[in-house]
Amino acid sequence: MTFFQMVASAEERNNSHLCIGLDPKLSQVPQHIQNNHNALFDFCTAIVDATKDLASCYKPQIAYFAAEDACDVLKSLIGYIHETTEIPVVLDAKRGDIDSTTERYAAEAFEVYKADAVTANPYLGIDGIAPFTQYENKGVFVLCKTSNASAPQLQDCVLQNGRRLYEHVAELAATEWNGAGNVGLVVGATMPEEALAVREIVGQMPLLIPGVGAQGGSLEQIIAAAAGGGILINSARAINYAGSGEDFAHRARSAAKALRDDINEMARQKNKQVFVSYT
Ligand SMILES: O=C(O)c1cc(=O)[nH]c(=O)n1[C@@H]1O[C@H](COP(=O)(O)O)[C@@H](O)[C@H]1O
Repeated sequence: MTFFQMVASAEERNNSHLCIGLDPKLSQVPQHIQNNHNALFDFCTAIVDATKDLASCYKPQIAYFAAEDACDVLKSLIGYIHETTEIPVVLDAKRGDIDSTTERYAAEAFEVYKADAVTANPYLGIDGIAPFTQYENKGVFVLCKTSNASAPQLQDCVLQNGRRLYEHVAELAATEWNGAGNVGLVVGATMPEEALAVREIVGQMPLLIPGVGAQGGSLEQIIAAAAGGGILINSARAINYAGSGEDFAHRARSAAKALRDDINEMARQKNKQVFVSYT
């Protein structure tokens, strides 16, 4: 099964376009598990156990594990998700380099961590993308219009062809870079106008959309803009830290369920395609 087939099947099974971010910070996990031998693993797997009927994918961000010297935990966590669910894992690593080094990054993501998809940085051009897309069953989400306040500094620059840089990235990702049909784009929920522009360029291509919840992006606005093709709405902190007591996993579940249901209700109102399609 390809990554996008796995997502489509999880979307259908769980009636969900929700991507649950797993961004654990030891100092923020509930007190009662902070001293556990494997606290980050226990925290993340409890959230996975509590939400596996609600998610269409999980997205651990590698920095949260690397910063705690816990890359082995990330590897075990991805293994656990594969063993206990049929939900695909997007490794948020935002890698990209010259081709020979990107080839190593691709091996890291897909062979060491065994992720089903990655996020990738387009700044180096196709050399930073092709080593990922060559794994045809894996997915590659190319950063296009990010959710952060300073995103326009580079991404809105107007090019000689009259397009903004992020529009040019969208165009390349939908054409030259997508020979295997395994590319999607990252578009921030805080950027609905730009999401609309991207959707017009890329047709039904899947969009990974972080920025609701802790970053305050409007769910209604981003769904209005991004519907018309696959959408995977990501939330991490608002789900991970919905509770801080013994019932944290139950609270995470409630937050995930509320967001999943809101996404579905807003998508229903827009009456446009929101499922990830695949060839
Ligand atoms: O590639 C990403 O996932 C990403 C792109 C982007 O534009 N903005 C963004 O917030 N992210 C990631 O999405 C997650 C958002 O987390 P919360 O703001 O806690 O929901 C973090 O792991 C970010 O690193």
